[in-house]
Amino acid sequence: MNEAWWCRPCDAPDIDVERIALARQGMLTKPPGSLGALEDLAVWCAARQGTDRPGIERVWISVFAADHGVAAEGVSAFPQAVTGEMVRNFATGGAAIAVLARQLGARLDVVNLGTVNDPGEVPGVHRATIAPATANFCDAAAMTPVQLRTAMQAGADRAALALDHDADLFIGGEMGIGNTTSATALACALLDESPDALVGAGTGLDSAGMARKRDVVQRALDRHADARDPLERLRRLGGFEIAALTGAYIAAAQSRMPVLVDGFITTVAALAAVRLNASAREWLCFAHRSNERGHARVLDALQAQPLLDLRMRLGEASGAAVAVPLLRLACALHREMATFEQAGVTRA
Ligand SMILES: O=C(O)c1ccc[n+]([C@@H]2O[C@H](COP(=O)([O-])O)[C@@H](O)[C@H]2O)c1
Ligand SMILES: Cc1cc2nc[nH]c2cc1C
Repeated sequence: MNEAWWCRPCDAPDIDVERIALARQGMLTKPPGSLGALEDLAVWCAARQGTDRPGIERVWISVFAADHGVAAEGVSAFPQAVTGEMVRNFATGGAAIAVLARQLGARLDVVNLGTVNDPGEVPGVHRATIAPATANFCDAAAMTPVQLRTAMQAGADRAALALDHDADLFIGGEMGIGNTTSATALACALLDESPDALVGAGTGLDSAGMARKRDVVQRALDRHADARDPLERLRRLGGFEIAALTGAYIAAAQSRMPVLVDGFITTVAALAAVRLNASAREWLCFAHRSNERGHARVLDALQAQPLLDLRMRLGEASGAAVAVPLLRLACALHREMATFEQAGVTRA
């Protein structure tokens, strides 16, 4: 399995540029460290872009949509038909991520990997149907080995397209009713955590729904306890969109494209990516801490300090989109602020 494309190591960021960017931060007209996380962000971008004049102009957002067999267990506050309906809403411009992408001047790429309520050919939607939905992982593996590979490759293909468009930043988003159950089960398996610790409300379950969801995740973990490696766990417990994100993150990192990770489901996909290829971690920046209960634990496992906590829990790349202006501002400050010497300001 070691020759699989996703195992190919990613380059390290440029440590010489990182050193130069760090030194520049110390020369700009401000007390050292006073711009806090914005300083780290600028240095992070510089080291990945290989230049001390970093900038995030072209932003690429791929939203991957897919349905989940486990939705049949009654684990979402919303009906499964919403996944396909939202695919259309992404393309026609009414979804939150469509508004945010317009505001940012970002490219929004919508990928339908398989929805039970199939909107068919919709202008602006890339159709990459694998199946109408995954299998219910309480009874079977969510994906066949071929479906898993196809989904990971679909994600990698979108990262390649982003690179072809000279994207400075890759953002992945997801849409899939039931996918917090899938992401939670996968996170429990990868982190050896109990459902009690990670199960959250998703789209807004009440306490009875949460109890049912905990039971579903426990049954899935028991059913797939023999799956030990991350790829097999992703196949058994993941979803088409989660696997696509995993593939997209690794492929973006392999092509030296910085990645901004969104919320709970995308962070679990990032965890799977890092378990498959640890060198991808250096290319991932985490946008926000979602209100979904398990997110903080998964971020901790990745030693990730997210930029924002706005109590968002929407998904569809919205949290990452909201953080883009911070990256842009951090880079502009780094490029354009005067040094003490240039401005004739006395140092400490
Ligand atoms: O990104 C998050 O942190 C997040 C947290 C909770 C829910 N969501 C979104 O809600 C959907 C999944 O919720 P659920 O309850 O159907 O499992 C899916 O379309 C996600 O994009 C997203
Ligand atoms: C309406 C709706 C929009 C979403 N966007 C991402 N997940 C979602 C879930 C629902 C239910």
